[in-house]
Formats: sequence, structure tokens, C-alpha cells
Amino acid sequence: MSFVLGPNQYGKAENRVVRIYRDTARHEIRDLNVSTALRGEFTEAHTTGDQANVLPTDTQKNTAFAFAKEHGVTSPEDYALTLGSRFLDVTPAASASRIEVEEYAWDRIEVGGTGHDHAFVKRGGEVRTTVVTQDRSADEPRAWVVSGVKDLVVLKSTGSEFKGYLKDEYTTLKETDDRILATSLVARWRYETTEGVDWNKSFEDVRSLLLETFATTYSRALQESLYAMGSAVLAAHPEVAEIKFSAPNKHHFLVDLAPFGLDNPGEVFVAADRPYGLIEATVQRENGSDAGDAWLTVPGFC
Ligand SMILES: O=c1[nH]c(=O)c2[nH]c(=O)[nH]c2[nH]1
Repeated sequence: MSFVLGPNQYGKAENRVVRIYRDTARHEIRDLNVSTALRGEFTEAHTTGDQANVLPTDTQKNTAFAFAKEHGVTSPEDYALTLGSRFLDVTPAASASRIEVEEYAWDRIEVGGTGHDHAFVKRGGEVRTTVVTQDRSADEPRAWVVSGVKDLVVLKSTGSEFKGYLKDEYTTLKETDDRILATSLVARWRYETTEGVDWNKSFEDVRSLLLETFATTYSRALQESLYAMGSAVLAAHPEVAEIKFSAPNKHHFLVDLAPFGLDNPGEVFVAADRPYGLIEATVQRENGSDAGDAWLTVPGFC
């Protein structure tokens, strides 16, 4: 039997980098979880144990922290682009770098009606994400930015139905024209370019549009809501090439209160945690740009 090394990458996962801007009395905070990875000609490291080509994951970690000071964190995307370029510069064997950043948002604590200068409260739940890939294995170097949001938990208490679906002898689900629709959304969108984008503004605008469209679209299924949300983003954001969703359908089942002599016209539900429907979809432009390696090792999407 003989073997060869298949696809591989290595780096330091989940560096918890917190950058405080304290140049004035009013501090700013960027709270990041940074995962770095390199791909390329690292066969020897695996097959003969020769580590001559390997930039240690420890060095990658150190650089992640040093760059938070030297280059700052104006946005997760710019930080990741700078860090990924650096790793390519100092690692000749690397053909590509992949930097994944999650950002946790903090709000200022309100004191006497104004936000405190240096005391913060963590914003619940949702996480801003980016995956920046830079590849130099082809004639022209290529780069991709895939940004997004995860754990964005949303719920509509009406304005959602599910009926007219395929039925067989195992179907027990009752049709409904008024149900709760809830999900913990993961959305990731690929940018057309890595330059000239106001990453923070684009993120805020896309996020707002996703929420607004979820709220205002009458939903005949989670599938329809996702498609409407994606279409709204592509229509308003030429800088976005495509958007992918992974949306668990967080079922809320109406509780039968009849045994207690109570009616229940859509007022009391049991929130089930599992199993859940898992609806995944991509909304893309017709004849859109080539995604290249943008989605390579981005898990959890169809
Ligand atoms: O929005 C939904 N999509 C489905 O595909 C589905 N299937 C199901 O049982 N409930 C739902 N809800």
C-alpha cells in the first residue's frame, strides 16, 4: 500500500485578540477571535518530518497580536487582509493564506443617558465574521473576502405560514397559515473585490437589510424568506457577489391546553431545540463572478 498527502492546511486557531484604542479618554474596543492558516508545499513536514518550510503556528499567533498594535483593527476585513499578506511574504512555501475573524460587539454602558468612555457591556448573541483568502499559486495573485454574521437569532410571531406541501403516508404535520417563524441565522456573503470597500458600513447595511427583509416579508416558508433576504442584499449592494444562508428552523409548537379547559389561539408555544429543519440556500447573480477558493474550508453551507 502506498499513500500520498492530500489537501492540508495549518495555523493557529482562535487567537482571542482584544485591541483597545486609548489615544483619547474615550476608548474604543475591538474584540476578535482570529484563526490563521497556511496552505502550500508542506509535504515534507508531514512525510519526512522536515519543518524547514513551516512558519510555526506560535509565530502566526504572535503576529496576530503584534499586528493588532502595529496596524490596528479598523475592520476585521482590513486586519485579516494585512495579516494574510504578511504570512505569504515570510513563508515562501505557502501558496495561500486563510484568515478567519469573528468579532464580538461591545456597547458602551449608559450612565446618566450617555455612553461611558471606558466601560462596556457585551452585545448578546450575534457574531460578525470574515474569511479572507489570498492565493498566489496562479499567474495572477487572487484574493477573496467572505464576510457575514452568525448566531443572529430572529423571530416573527405572525406573518408566516406553511401549507400546500407534499404529503405521503408518513406526513402528520398540520398545515398552518399563522405560525411562529424563528431562526438562528448564519449568513455569509462574498465580495466582488478586496479593495475600496467600506467594510464596516457594508456590514452594518447588509445586516440591517437582512433584518428588515425578514421582518417585512410575508413568509410562506423559511426558504422564501431567505431568498427574499438574499435578493434584497444583492439588489442594494453591487459590491456583494453572492450570499449564502444556513438557517435552523427553530420550531415553536402550539401547546394543547384543551385538557385544562383553555383555548390557545396562537398564544402559548413550546420552543423545541431539536430536531430542527435546516434550510440552506445561496442567492447569486446570474452569470456572476467565479468564486474561486473563496468558500474553501468554510463549513456549514451547501
Ligand atoms: O419553512 C419551512 N420549510 C420547510 O421545508 C418545512 N418543513 C417542515 O416540516 N416545516 C417547514 N417549514
